[in-house]
Amino acid sequence: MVKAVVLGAAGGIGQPLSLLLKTNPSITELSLYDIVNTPGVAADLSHIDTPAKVAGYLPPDDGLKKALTGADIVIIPAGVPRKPGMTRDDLFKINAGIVRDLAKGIAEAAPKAFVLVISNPVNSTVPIVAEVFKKAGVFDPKKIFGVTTLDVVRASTFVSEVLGDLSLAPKVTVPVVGGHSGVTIVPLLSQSSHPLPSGFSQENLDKLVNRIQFGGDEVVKAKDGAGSATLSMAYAGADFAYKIICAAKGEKGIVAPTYVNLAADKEGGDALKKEIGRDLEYFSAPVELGTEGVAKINTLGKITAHEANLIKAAVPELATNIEKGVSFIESSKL
Ligand SMILES: NC(=O)c1ccc[n+]([C@@H]2O[C@H](COP(=O)([O-])OP(=O)(O)OC[C@H]3O[C@@H](n4cnc5c(N)ncnc54)[C@H](O)[C@@H]3O)[C@@H](O)[C@H]2O)c1
Ligand SMILES: O=C(O)C[C@H](O)C(=O)O
Repeated sequence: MVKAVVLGAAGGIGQPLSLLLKTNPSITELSLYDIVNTPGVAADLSHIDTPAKVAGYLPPDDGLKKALTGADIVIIPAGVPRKPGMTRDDLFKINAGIVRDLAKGIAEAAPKAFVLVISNPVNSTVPIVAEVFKKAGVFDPKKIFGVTTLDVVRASTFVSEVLGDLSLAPKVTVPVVGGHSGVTIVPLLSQSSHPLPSGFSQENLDKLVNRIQFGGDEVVKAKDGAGSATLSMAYAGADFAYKIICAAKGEKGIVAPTYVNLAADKEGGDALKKEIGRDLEYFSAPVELGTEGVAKINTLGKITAHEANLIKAAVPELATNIEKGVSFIESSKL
C-alpha cells in the first residue's frame, strides 16, 4: 500500500504528474491538494482503470491535513513558475512562504513521509522544508529530496542528440550534480555512460554544458510568458518518485542524483564536502536510495579539470541560496 500526495496538484506540473502517478500500479492511494480545482482533477483521474484511489482536497475543512494523513510520499510542485527574464531566485519571494506553510502541514500530518520538492528555487526551498522540520522536531535528512531529475533527463536527451541517435536517450546516463539553477547545475559529462564523439571540441563541450545548465530557460523562452517546463518536469518527477517507492520497498542498487542535506549520510557527505572544498549543508549528488530514503551519498569520483572549475563556480551561489532558505525560516514565525 502506497499513498502518494501531490501538493499543487491542479497546476501545470501537478496535473500531468498526478496523471503519471495514477498510471503507476504500485500507488494505491493518490491524494491531490491545491488551493483550486482539485475536486475536478481528482474526479477526472479517478475514472482511469488503475488501482489508485483518488481524492481531491482544498484548504477549507482541514483539507491539507486530510490530504496528507497517512502519506508515504509527498511531492510538492506548488508555487509560481518563471516568466522570461526571471531567475529562479526571483520566485523566492512568493514560493518560500508557500513551501514553508506546506512543510508545516507535512511536519504535523505526515512527518515520516518522503518529501520531494519541485517548487523553485529548489536550492533554497529544500533548506526551507528542512528548517521547518527541524523546528517541529521531526527532521530526518534521509527523507527530504530536491528533485533535480529534469537536469538528468535533459542531459540524457541532449547527449543522445549530440551522438545523432535519439533512440539512445533512455539509456544515456550522465550524473548531474550541484544544485538546480544556472551555473549550480553541473553535468559530469566525462562520466557519461555514452562518451561524447572523439574530437568533440572544447567549444562544443561548453555549448552542451550551457544547454544543460540553461535548459529551463529554453522552455521559459519558448512558452513566452505562459510558464516553464511542466510536461518534462512531470515525467522527471514521476520517474524520481517511482525510484523512491521502489527503493522503499527494498529494491537495491537504485542511484539517482538528488539535492539533499549532506548529514543524511555523514561519511559520504563529509567525503563529498572535502571533494568540493566547502562545508555546504546541501548538494545534489548521486545518492543510493534505500528503504529509509538516502542510504549513501556517493562522491563525485574522477572528474576533469573543466568539471572541477564548474563545481568551483557553483559552490558560492549554492552557499548563498542555502543561507537564504535557512535564514527565511529562522526569521519566520511558525
Ligand atoms: N525542480 C524542477 O526541476 C522544476 C521544473 C519545472 C518547474 N519547477 C517549479 O515548479 C513550480 C510549479 O510550476 P508550475 O508550472 O506547475 O506552476 P503552475 O502555476 O502551473 O502551478 C502551480 C500550482 O500551485 C498551486 N498553489 C499555489 N499556492 C499553493 C498553496 N499554498 N498550496 C497548494 N497549492 C498552491 C497553484 O494553485 C497552481 O495550481 C514552480 O515553482 C516552478 O518553478 C521546478
Ligand atoms: O526553468 C524553470 O524555471 C523551471 C525548471 O526549474 C526547469 O529547469 O525547467
